[in-house]
Amino acid sequence: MEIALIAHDGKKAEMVQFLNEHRDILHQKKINLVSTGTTGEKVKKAGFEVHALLSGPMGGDAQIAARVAQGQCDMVLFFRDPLDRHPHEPDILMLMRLCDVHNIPLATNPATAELLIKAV
Ligand SMILES: O=C(CO)COP(=O)(O)O
Repeated sequence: MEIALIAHDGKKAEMVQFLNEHRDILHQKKINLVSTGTTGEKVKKAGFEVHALLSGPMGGDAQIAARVAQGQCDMVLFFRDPLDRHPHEPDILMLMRLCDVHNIPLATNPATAELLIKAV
């Protein structure tokens, strides 16, 4: 199973905390992690194996959207920062749209991610 991880800058610490709290599930269920670039760097530093793609504003969200469209990605954990502006907003909307098109579970905050990860 592949889970995509994306966190805006103001939410990266929460992403690392979330992963640390669910390290056992991720390990036991043999989950493959992919991420956008900078999120991936933080996740790697926390000791997780992750396939980091491009940074979000450089096309990372679009790469994850493509994985969703191609059936490679089974779940998206996208900790968005609703209080910040993002130059690549069209890519963000595309990713969320494609999750809905392909019926892929998408969590946009830690509380929802908690519910999803417990269902894995
Ligand atoms: O911008 C992002 C999501 O829209 C996240 O990208 P980074 O992980 O490269 O910061």
